[in-house]
Amino acid sequence: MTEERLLKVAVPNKGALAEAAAGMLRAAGYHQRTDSKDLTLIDSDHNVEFYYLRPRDIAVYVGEGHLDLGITGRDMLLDSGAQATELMQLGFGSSRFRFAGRAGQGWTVESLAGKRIATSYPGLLQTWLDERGIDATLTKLDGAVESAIRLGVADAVADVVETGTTLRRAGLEMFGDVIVESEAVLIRRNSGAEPAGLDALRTRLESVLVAHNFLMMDYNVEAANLDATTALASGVNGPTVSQLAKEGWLAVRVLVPKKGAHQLMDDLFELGARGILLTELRSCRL
Ligand SMILES: Nc1ncnc2c1ncn2[C@@H]1O[C@H](COP(=O)(O)OP(=O)(O)OP(=O)(O)O)[C@@H](O)[C@H]1O
Ligand SMILES: O=P(O)(O)OC[C@H]1O[C@H](OP(=O)(O)OP(=O)(O)O)[C@H](O)[C@@H]1O
Ligand SMILES: [Mg+2]
Repeated sequence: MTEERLLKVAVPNKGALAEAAAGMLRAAGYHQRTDSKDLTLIDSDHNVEFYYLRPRDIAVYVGEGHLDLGITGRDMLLDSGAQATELMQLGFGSSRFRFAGRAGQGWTVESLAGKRIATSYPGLLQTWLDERGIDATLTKLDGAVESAIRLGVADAVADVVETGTTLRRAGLEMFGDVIVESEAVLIRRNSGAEPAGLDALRTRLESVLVAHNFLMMDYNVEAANLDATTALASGVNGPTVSQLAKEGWLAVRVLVPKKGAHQLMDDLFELGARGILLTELRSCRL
């Protein structure tokens, strides 16, 4: 019997993406490490080997073909210049890569010409500046970039912003358009055959996203009001409608988007629906 090849998948080992990435894989039914010092884990039930690596390095391993797939941030993929491409957005780790300078100084992108910009993403930033013909000096820092201006090594910074708290605490304000809208993405190498097992993994991850974004809704309604209520929410393949013991009443089950679900409950109640219940989904295949 020939041994089946393992699909090699890189997962962030620490930082902003690590917990959510492992959580998503777990929710998709894959085994994940339980000890944060483990560097790899073989899920023999699914023929997948997970490698726990720095998110910044993941695009490099995947781009060079040493690993089949990886989870990293779009900003890190772009910064690496690796020969890797996005397969799907994973719905977590969203951030914006932006310029910031001392508050109240009226910074503009044009005024960056001839200035020093500190960043942990020099590859991404240099490409962006080159495309716009802006000549600035980049200072590469590993992290805590927001301190670079106060400490005198830069005039402006380009860094990851989520809530903006870190920037504000450093007395900085954002300027210019968003350089990159980032989030966690699944990546593979640009060239070469599609790795065996990719489709199964992608389907499972998509199922986790659907389960996260939808809710199961149940309610009871008089038969006369059924068309009006199901016109508001008709589910994926049409509503499941069954008879209630109470004469003239029906039970309805539909999948509904999480967003707007409470407004929908109010609207259905107005139309005569009663006993409206929302239930979380654990997983699904649509
Ligand atoms: N506060 C945050 N909120 C959301 N996403 C973030 C945040 N900080 C970083 N990210 C995103 O997570 C990804 C990995 O960044 P992370 O900060 O984990 O790596 P790092 O800066 O190399 O490591 P560390 O900060 O642990 O030294 C990037 O895509 C980045 O945009
Ligand atoms: O807008 P906020 O919600 O404040 O989040 C943004 C901060 O989070 C990240 O820092 P991290 O903890 O990864 O440290 P680092 O700068 O050393 O990478 C990022 O580099 C920003 O500094
Ligand atoms: Mg960081």
